[in-house]
This record gives sequence, structure tokens and C-alpha cells, in this order.
Amino acid sequence: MAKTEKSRKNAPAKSAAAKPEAVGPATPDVLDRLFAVVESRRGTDPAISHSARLLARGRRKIAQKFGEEAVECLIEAVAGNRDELVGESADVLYHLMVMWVDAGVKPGDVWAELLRREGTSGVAEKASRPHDPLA
Ligand SMILES: N=c1c2ncn([C@@H]3O[C@H](COP(=O)(O)OP(=O)(O)OP(=O)(O)O)[C@@H](O)[C@H]3O)c2ncn1[C@@H]1O[C@H](COP(=O)(O)O)[C@@H](O)[C@H]1O
Repeated sequence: MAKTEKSRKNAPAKSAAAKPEAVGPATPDVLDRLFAVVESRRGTDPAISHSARLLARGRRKIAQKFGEEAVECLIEAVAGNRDELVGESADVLYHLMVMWVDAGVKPGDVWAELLRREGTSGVAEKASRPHDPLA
């Protein structure tokens, strides 16, 4: 797909670290901070918080928005639009955080699962699965 109006608007600033309003360095810690902010928005005024609005709309809407953002992300990836892919990836991560808050998943749960998988080749893991005669 051609670059959408949203994706152009969504392309990231060249240096997020240089943003004067940034509250921390451009490191993965930003995900923990984002989660904490989204979680703190639960039950607050949907008129002033997009997270509150999404959480109030419920699980199906949250899942739908996540799916839409994921599709927009893959479209930019396939099109080779690197900057737009960065912006859409941020949207996906934000909407994933909203989905985690709604589902009661903590970032640490996912970090622990990633840690558990660390060092295990995906090829070896797949080969170790029980044989499925229907596959
Ligand atoms: N990272 C984000 C973020 N990414 C995207 N968005 C918002 O997500 C919305 C996506 O718009 P869409 O039109 O796709 O979706 P929609 O408004 O639900 O429209 P419909 O599909 O319902 O028609 C926009 O309002 C974006 O601004 C975000 N809103 C908030 N955050 C972070 O969450 C924090 C808390 O935000 P609030 O909850 O709004 O205070 C912020 O400080 C940011 O760090």
C-alpha cells in the first residue's frame, strides 16, 4: 500500500532522544513506563485519555485496534517504508500495552517468557515438538 496519510503523520522524529519533552532515554525502559501510564489511566476520564477511552470500550475493541495497527505495521514493512514502519511499530506496542492492561498481563510476565526462550534456537524448539500426524 502507498504511504497513508496516517503513516506519514506517524513517521517518527529523527531523534526521539533529542526531544526536549522526552521523560527518559530512548531505551526499552520506555515500554515499562508506557505500561505504567496506560495502567494508571484505567477508569479515568475517556475525554482526556485515549487509553481510558479504549479500556472503557472493552476487550473486543481493544483487540480490534491492535489488529488494525498490526496490519498497518506489516503493510509498511512489505512496502519497504522504514520510517513509517518505525511509527507503526510504536502504535502496535502502545496498543499491545493497552491489551495487556485489559488482560491483566504485566510486562514482567512477557519479559520472563522471552528470558525463558533466550538461547533456544527456534529451529531446535520446533523440531522438539511432538509429531502431529495431521500436519
Ligand atoms: N503511545 C501512545 C499512542 N500511540 C497512538 N495513540 C493514539 O491512538 C489513537 C489512534 O487513533 P485511531 O483513529 O486509529 O483510533 P481511534 O481514535 O480509537 O478511532 P476508531 O478506530 O475508534 O474510530 C490516536 O488518538 C493516537 O494519538 C497513542 N496514545 C497514547 N500513547 C501513549 O500513552 C500515554 C497515555 O495517553 P493517554 O491515555 O491518551 O493519556 C501517552 O503519554 C503516550 O505515551
